[in-house]
Amino acid sequence: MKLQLSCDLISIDRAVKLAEDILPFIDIIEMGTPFLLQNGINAVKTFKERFPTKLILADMKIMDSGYEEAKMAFEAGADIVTVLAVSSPNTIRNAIVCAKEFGKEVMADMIEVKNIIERAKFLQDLGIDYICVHTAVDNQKSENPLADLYTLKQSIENARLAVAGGIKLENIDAVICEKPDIVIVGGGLTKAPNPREIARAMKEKMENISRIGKDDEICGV
Ligand SMILES: O=C([C@H](O)CO)[C@H](O)[C@H](O)COP(=O)(O)O
Repeated sequence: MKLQLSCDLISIDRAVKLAEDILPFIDIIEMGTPFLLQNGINAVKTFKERFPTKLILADMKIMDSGYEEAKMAFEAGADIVTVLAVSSPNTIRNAIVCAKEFGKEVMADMIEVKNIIERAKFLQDLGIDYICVHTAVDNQKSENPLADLYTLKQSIENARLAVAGGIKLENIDAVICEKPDIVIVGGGLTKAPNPREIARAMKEKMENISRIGKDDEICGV
């Protein structure tokens, strides 16, 4: 189970310092959508050069021009690019074609997808690498991604599963008990007063669950 730091509403300097601070506990560094809008695609290059051993994800949330936009991210050094799962099949297919040419990967963001089982099957048939269940920032006061995570955990066969949306140390137990492949944390780390301790505790929990299994007391089974 991988821990992904998502850098969204944070300056480049703070994001670099934060990533350095919590580096042993994270596996993937995400350049979030607002971060890319603020800093441009070259931010990906900056992070890949500074953290060559980590996977870099560019949260482009591609919705059109699948090939061209994915290419921008891969040329800048991204290992994974995101496409919106609600996009047209051609857009998703073109992003995947581009990723294959670069030897890189595509994550589909399920934000606002209504029939997640049907869409997930379709995405897997297209050859998607990751499917991410995601509660939008704007909906996090009343929603969370747990039910979708549970549903897709039972049905996904040919893609890895990621989860995002308001995950913090206080609510991470229920998330990791479903054993997703990637847990994405933004504000839970970027806004924490003690991110190193939080990241360490998150990673410890994730490693315990991976080792012990769901019948651990954390999962209340
Ligand atoms: O993808 C994200 C969101 O759409 C803003 O771009 C965030 O990176 C993702 O939701 C994780 O952030 P938190 O919800 O703050 O954990």
